[in-house]
Amino acid sequence: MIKVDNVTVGYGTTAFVKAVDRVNLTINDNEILGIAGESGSGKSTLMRAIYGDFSTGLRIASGTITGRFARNGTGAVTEAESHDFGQLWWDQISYIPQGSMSVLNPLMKVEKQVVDGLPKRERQGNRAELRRRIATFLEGFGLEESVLDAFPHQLSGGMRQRVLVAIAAFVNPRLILADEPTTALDVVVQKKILLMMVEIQRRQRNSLVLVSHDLGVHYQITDRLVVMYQGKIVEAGPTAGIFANPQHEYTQTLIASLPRIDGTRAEARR
Ligand SMILES: Nc1ncnc2c1ncn2[C@@H]1O[C@H](COP(=O)(O)OP(=O)(O)OP(=O)(O)O)[C@@H](O)[C@H]1O
Repeated sequence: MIKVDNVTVGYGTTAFVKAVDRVNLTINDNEILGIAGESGSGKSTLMRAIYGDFSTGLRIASGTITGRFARNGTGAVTEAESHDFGQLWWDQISYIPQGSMSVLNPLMKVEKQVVDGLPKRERQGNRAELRRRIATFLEGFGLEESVLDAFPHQLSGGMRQRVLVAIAAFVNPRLILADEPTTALDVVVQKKILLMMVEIQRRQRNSLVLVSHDLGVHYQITDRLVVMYQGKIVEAGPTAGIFANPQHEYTQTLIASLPRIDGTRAEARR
């Protein structure tokens, strides 16, 4: 559904700094795709390019990113190129950025932030009914309705992150991009968030792309994995296959450096 075709991405116009180098990638419908790699390898840049967010000075120097989004149940299909993806944000494509505290407005209650982020058609109806629907959705993931009345600082980091995940999924987008959604959270909270994302993906049968430098996270929930190194994809394939038999030296080092592989993959994944 998303095709990244020989794409080079970087920053700046006069002095172009290359961050992603001739990458080819397909994101299939109904899968969890992981993007791994060390800091600075280009993971976030690739995600922003796929999201179509050019606000940071990001520029696609060559290649194309195209998407085909089929709305569940209706049969409606939207085809677009990444420069036009902005029109599809929240509706078809949603993005969970790094750092929940910096994303949520500290001066605004959660409910208003959720509502403001929704597509216009969702905001047009009865407000109380919309709140009820949002509350029901949150409750489906163990979050109480009262979080809607809280300011972000009144929630724990894990709660805020779960709220962000729920907001991203509320309108049933076809593609959810999550950039380091569990970094800086303890392992128990991390696990809850990963399970929540798997649950959402199972229910909505959409595509989830998860960026993490933590291979343990990929092992637990991704179907397929790409490993980036210095702006290039150096390894790609089914996650279980890569862990069983990593081909690239960098991937071998990463896997060997894991303290131990958490044995919860089967439980977390289908
Ligand atoms: N807004 C920006 N302007 C200029 N250069 C940038 C910008 N954002 C990232 N870069 C550069 O692009 C390269 C790739 O960075 P990117 O953030 O995509 O890597 P990453 O793998 O996501 O790293 P991390 O895990 O640390 O977020 C780095 O050399 C970085 O310095």
